[in-house]
Amino acid sequence: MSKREEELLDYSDTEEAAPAASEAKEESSGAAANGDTKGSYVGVHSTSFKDLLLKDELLRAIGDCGFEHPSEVQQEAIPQSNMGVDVLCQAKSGLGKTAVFVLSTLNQLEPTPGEVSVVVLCHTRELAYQIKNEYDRFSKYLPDARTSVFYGGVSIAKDKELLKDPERTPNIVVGTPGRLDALIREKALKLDNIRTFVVDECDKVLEAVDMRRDVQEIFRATPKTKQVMMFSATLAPDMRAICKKFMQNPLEIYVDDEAKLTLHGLQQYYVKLEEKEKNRQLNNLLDSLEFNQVIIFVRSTSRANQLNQLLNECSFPSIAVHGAMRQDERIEHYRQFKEFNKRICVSTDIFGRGIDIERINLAINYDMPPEADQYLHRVGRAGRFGTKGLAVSFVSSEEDEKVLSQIQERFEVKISPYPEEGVDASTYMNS
Ligand SMILES: Nc1ncnc2c1ncn2[C@@H]1O[C@H](COP(=O)(O)OP(=O)(O)OP(=O)(O)O)[C@@H](O)[C@H]1O
Repeated sequence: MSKREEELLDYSDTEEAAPAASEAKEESSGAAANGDTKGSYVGVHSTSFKDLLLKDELLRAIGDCGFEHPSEVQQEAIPQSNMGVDVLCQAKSGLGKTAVFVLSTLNQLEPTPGEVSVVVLCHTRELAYQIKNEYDRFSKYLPDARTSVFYGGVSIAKDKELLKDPERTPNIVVGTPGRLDALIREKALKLDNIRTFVVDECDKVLEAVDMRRDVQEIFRATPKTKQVMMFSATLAPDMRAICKKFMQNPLEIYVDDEAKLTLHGLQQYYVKLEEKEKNRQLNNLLDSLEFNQVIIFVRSTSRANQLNQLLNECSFPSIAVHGAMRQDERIEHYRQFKEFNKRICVSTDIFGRGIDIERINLAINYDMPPEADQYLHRVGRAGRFGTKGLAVSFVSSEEDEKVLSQIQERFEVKISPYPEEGVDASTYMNS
């Protein structure tokens, strides 16, 4: 067994110290090292996608998507990723990390029928589904590049059938770790031709012991020589060290250090209240605020069901998404929300990360999350790609207050009490 493989077996060993943000920046790409980082998309218009040396077919698809300029993380990470090096990348929510790995893997892909060359792992089924759709969008003019998605909660027999059919075998596989590991164990999925191994929301994927174990198993089923890329908006130093155990001399790209991860276009407030006042307060907010789409986070599946029912009874047509629902229903609700057929969604943390719904401009923490990182991801569902948004969090316990102060300290952000006079819609609605 190689040293690298052994290291992956035991995470209780002392983690190597991760570089301080300043050092990491120096190790990073030229733009970052030269201090050319502005910490947001706004104003970074110097480069065009043509400068990123992408295949013509990709440039055409990018044009069809309406992307005019690459964001800062795309400018920094796409050229490096195209060279096949390992990449560990942290950049704010909603600034286009997905396109970094989708474009660079498609750019490097030389599709061989029947061979899987790229595997992408993420933590939720809906995110896997979303990433698969991104591959479809960008590979529109690459007819030989085929992507499939695999996740739990649906028939594994159908997955196996697809993988057996030479006409349908994918070149790119996107999935959640549990299902991919099961397909490998049952010898339905072969990863011996993998050239790039991607983990999106890597801190979340590698945080839970079970999921990390599945990732390790999948990693072991891939060849030793390959490119490894990992992405997240939050990468605490201990997590960086864990991620790096899967990599060789990775290029580390930290577009912003932790203190600057909050989104500039996002206004953030809290309301202190008693638990029993939450429903009335939510009703008032939904009545008084203008919004395109709103996501309301709660802490459990039962609370999601109850609140969803209550909202519908109060003539706020909402949908719920949580882990106790059937998988086909979860995906259907994701689609309804993404396609703007529904404007209000009550969710557990399933939609707390990665999910990209363009028109969400209001995020409400009906239940405060237990950790600062989770807060950052949740509120990042509003104000995507440099747009404006509003986040309101209900604070009803001492625990909630602690989390509120951790968020403010860690991310150097001021979260103010929700103003009595409300918030002027023009300050958070995109024109
Ligand atoms: N260069 C671009 N120009 C315009 N829109 C873009 C560009 N790049 C990405 N987008 C859009 O921005 C949105 C956010 O991108 P994406 O979901 O990749 O963000 P992210 O960095 O992965 O965020 P998170 O950390 O929340 O998962 C998407 O709707 C995407 O289509």
